[in-house]
Amino acid sequence: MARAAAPERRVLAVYTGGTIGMRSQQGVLVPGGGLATILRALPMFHDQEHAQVCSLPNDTLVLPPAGPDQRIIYTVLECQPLFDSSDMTITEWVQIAQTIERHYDQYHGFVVIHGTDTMAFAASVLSFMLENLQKPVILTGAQVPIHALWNDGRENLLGALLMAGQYIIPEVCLFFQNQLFRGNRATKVDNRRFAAFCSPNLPPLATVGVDITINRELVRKASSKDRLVVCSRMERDVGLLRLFPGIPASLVRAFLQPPLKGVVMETFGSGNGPTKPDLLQELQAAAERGLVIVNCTHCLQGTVTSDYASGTALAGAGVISGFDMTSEAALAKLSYVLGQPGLSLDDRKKLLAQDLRGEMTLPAVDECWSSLQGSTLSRAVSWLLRLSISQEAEALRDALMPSLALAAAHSGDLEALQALEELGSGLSLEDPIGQTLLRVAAQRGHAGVVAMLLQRGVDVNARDQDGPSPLLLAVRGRHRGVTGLLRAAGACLSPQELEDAGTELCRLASRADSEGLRVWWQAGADLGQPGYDGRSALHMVEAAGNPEVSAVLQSLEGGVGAQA
Ligand SMILES: NC(=O)C[C@H](N)C(=O)O
Repeated sequence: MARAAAPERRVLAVYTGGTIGMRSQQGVLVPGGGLATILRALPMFHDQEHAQVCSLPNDTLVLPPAGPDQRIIYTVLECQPLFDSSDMTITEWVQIAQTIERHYDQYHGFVVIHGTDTMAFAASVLSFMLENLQKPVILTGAQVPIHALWNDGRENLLGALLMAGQYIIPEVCLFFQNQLFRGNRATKVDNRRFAAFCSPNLPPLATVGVDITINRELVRKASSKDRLVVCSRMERDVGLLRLFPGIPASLVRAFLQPPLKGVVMETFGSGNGPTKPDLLQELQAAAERGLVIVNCTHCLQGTVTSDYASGTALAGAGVISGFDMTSEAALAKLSYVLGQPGLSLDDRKKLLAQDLRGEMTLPAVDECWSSLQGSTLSRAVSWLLRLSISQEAEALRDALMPSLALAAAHSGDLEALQALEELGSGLSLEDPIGQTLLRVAAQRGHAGVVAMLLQRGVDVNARDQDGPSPLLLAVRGRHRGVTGLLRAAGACLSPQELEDAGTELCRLASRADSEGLRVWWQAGADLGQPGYDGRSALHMVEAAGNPEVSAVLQSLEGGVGAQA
């Protein structure tokens, strides 16, 4: 994103409304028109003399010189009607994207002047809608109207115009209080201070002080030279559900009803949620009928992990990790992915797991594997198949195959794994951090891959020194099919895993989670194993007197002989 060299840079500013141009009417702020007229009267926004010398048309403004011999010439396009951004919807954002598309060739950069209340949503949606973007699109606005004596609108708008005019940053960004954020990483955090936005999980792309500092390694490269495409087919039946302690399953059920097709679920801490079985059942039932549920933490900063059983229980119920995405970005991505025509549910889930526009940070391991999915993985494998036989080619093939095989196990791509096997890939390989194909596939619940590996005689109990066994990984994810396959092939929980299970079983029993107990039982856990306080799941169920779970436990205990 070099600084642009041309002496004259043209910027289109699309004015959609927001506080920046608002007027007070009967004591309240309402959107106000005529922004270009206000700017024309402010010398920092318009060099009248230069405009006359160059005979610029009436609707065109020119900034004072931005650098030696550099001028930013801009036009303000005022939308009709103007909005308080609380009223903006996908319809208006599609119109903004189409406006940019119509004027794409005439301008070097674009500024979208928008209300701050939903600016992070707008920036996120635009980042997905504008495909093959090669020019900057920068959203900005203000906390105080630009015509007030003391305001932030002037600095914000001037900064956005300078950024859009001077730099080749091919991204949808948000400029506020001297910071340029990636649009789909920003969120509004304050409604009084001028520093209204932050980007909790990604540093700013640029900061403006005495100098402008561009964080070059963060700025995305234009993904292709193809023409800009506006993806206006965004799914509107998506929603946002914030969990709270004790949320009733009935409320979740009511929320997840059709026509809803996708939901971003804001969870606690590292992506954890209540493990009440009735709630997990509602989520699982919804996921099974095709509703896509993305897990985002309600914390401002941090990512969804699989550190806690209460998080893996959600994953086991079919909830997809949104890692460190903001809820705004996750909702926009869901709307974009579900709006794409002709994709299977599986394809959509794979797209959601990928970083499409710099909106999320994948854990290092997932980043490598998820970028190697679907057609990319197939292409890599068929390229290996076509390599002509030479010593170098063989060495290259041997070096690449383990990563490709792990990527195939991670995404459940049986075909790719079979092709790699034909090429001579070992199926018992282990990467430097102790990952094996079986562990990866078991954790993600890919029964087809697990079955294939077991058929080929992979050691069912192979684990690294302190890592969990494949069986424990399957149990934590509540993958009953995979658990059954592993058990049938002779998998056992280690003595330590069996001992540690006591506390987890007690927790499940205290919540009457018969599904959770069932999968542990299926894995060979002893329901009489004491937890940390000496009590077992059986004691707890007896004490609680829950007849339903007692019946399940009795039926399981009755079948203990048959489980192994
Ligand atoms: N500061 C602002 O722009 C807030 C205004 N309510 C809006 O979002 O349009």
